[in-house]
Amino acid sequence: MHAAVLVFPGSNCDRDLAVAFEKAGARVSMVWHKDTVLPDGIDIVGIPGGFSYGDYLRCGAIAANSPICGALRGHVDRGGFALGICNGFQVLTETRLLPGALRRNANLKYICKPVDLRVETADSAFTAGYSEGQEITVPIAHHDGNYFAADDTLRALNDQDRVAFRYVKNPNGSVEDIAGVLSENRRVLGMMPHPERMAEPAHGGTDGQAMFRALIEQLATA
Ligand SMILES: NC(=O)CC[C@H](N)C(=O)O
Repeated sequence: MHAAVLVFPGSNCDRDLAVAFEKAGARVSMVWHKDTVLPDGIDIVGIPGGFSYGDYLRCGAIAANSPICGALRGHVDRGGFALGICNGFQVLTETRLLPGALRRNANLKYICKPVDLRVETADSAFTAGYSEGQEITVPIAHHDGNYFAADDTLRALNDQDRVAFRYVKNPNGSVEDIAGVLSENRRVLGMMPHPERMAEPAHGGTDGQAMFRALIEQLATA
């Protein structure tokens, strides 16, 4: 399995994401934001957390218009997999590859702490290593994690079983406690919490590891 991890000026979780993929058994290529193509044979694109372009304008808005995001869009349009974490989720909403938007946290503060998530669906390559209803602990670190979507979008997300994770105790004001959502074809996941920061014992927990292991397993057969 070959993963690409995009790197923007201001990304700070790119190495963590690459290591999480590698430790699960993937080969990883780091891809700079100015590149216009992805390496051949990429199975999944990881869009990491951080502060792309300094979080100017709106988080993820400038990154969404960078050269590499044209290639990301082509990859997703061809049915390719993508995983956006935190700033990566913001990029995925700004590119409209996922619905909704991430607004300033309800308390207007940057929040950095472990949170409990409920796995809402095991029906995706990302969540197949969990069971529905399972609670996992994964850290958040954001100031713009307050997920919002219009009523018709929320209805579609719920009806199509596309809410991947909900917060057990909502930290940021996200509508319906939503922490992560899937695309219609279930091949794109965006989530504010950081599974790559809870992926080995030295992190203080390993609840994120199952996501990377499941991806390697599922994509080998996709
Ligand atoms: N850790 C991150 O990716 C931060 C995301 C974004 N810069 C925010 O603070 O909301």
